[in-house]
Amino acid sequence: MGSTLVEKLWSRHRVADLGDGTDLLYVDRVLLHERTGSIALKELAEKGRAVRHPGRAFVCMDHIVDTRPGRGDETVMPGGTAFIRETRAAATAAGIHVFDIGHDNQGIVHVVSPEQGIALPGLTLVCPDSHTCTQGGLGALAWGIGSSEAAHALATQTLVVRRPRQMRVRFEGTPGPGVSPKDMILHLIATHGADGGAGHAVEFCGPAVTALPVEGRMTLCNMAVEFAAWTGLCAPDAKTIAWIEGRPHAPKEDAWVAAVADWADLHSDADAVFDREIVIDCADIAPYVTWGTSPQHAVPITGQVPALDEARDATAAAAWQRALSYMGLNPGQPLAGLPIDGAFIGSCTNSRLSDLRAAAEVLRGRKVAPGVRAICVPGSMRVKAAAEAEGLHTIFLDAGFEWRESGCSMCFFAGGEHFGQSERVVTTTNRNFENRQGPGTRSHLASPATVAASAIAGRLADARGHTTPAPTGGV
Ligand SMILES: CC(C)[C@H](C(=O)O)[C@@H](O)C(=O)O
Ligand code: SF4
Repeated sequence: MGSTLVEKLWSRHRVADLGDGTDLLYVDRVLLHERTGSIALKELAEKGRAVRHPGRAFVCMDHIVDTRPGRGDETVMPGGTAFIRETRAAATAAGIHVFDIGHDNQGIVHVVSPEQGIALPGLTLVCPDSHTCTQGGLGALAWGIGSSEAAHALATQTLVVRRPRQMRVRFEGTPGPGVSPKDMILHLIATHGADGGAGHAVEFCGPAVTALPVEGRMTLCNMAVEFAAWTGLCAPDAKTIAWIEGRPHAPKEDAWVAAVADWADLHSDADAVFDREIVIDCADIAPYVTWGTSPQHAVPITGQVPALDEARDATAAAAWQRALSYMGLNPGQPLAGLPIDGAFIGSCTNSRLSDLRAAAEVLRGRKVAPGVRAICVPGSMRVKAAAEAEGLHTIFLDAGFEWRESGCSMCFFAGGEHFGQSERVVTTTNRNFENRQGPGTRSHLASPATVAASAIAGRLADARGHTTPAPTGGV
């Protein structure tokens, strides 16, 4: 019997079978950020333990940092500066590299690690952050952990991990025009539930995944955790290799040749056995937008808020009711045409160069509707510089977008930056939970193109150019 990709990566890293369904795995890279990494570093210091391999750990300043131009260590979040300074001091003392504020390479950890060549096919990577799975898009086994586990990984370069079940999600066919990786993953979560991947490592595959650019695969994998999966990943291929070659931390010369030869085995064997398989026909996928407070509350942009009697049971109906009252919506209401107050392009889901290009294509020569606050936060300072080198910033600025420095920003109100009470925001982020982007803020998740088209229309809009119906009012 053949092996799945996850089984191959697992057996390459297994140090010991602990006999209770868990294994001790070797951890190749430990990534940290100032929000939770600070806690891990503090825990380590309190226990008097050293970082075993400082060269295999990396810190990114992203969650709390200010993203306004001209920023320093000051933060919108009260007390945030202390997180930044303590993390910097502890990391520097331990000899860990910091992608710091003011540096060309600063940015969101899940964007910076791949673009620096820190995440590579076949490696195990951990970070005290749930969206570490993003990096599975390169064929790495990358998963989110807690701060105490991060302290353990820093001290020992190993972790105890429960063996996940194996799932394959196969995207067949070709997505229609205007259907992006974000729409593919929202479709999966909407149709199979936000708990659909629980307990599983999910391999995304099939012709539509093979056809995706590497950055799009990262968008798919980013939201594996919103599907409750332990992680997500895609087998590396020639596109992955081309994308990685020459990046600062990627292997060089002979080591590069050896690495590429090694990566050739990083795919599921034809006779590999999965515990579960989901097959999706891409012809069924439209541009998606969420109407509620879970990523599974998603429908095509041409659709309506569902009727409560469409919920699978009374508990789900009650959750829908609560979500609708938070969102200020009614069952049956069309999504397209809903007036918006804000538009946000950013986050580890959709802030790479390809995402900014997709948005800019829609924005070129057009203006954000009056009254809409539109913000673009590139995923890293390198993404920002690359976008500026091709003039994308001019398109965003001319349209009326704010063009900011990199960080998590308004993906995550707990970092300080936020939208206003009851404001309706269309956003490329991955979580539409209550208060996620600000107190009472109503978040609609969508692709970069949908966010751009909506910013221009001043209401949720189909980027494919459908006419948007007049608004029908809210609760
Ligand atoms: C702060 C951090 C622990 C958190 C996460 O784990 O995902 C954040 O990045 C988020 O997206 O909610
Ligand atoms: S961009 Fe958002 S989802 Fe990603 S790591 Fe930062 S806070 Fe979490």
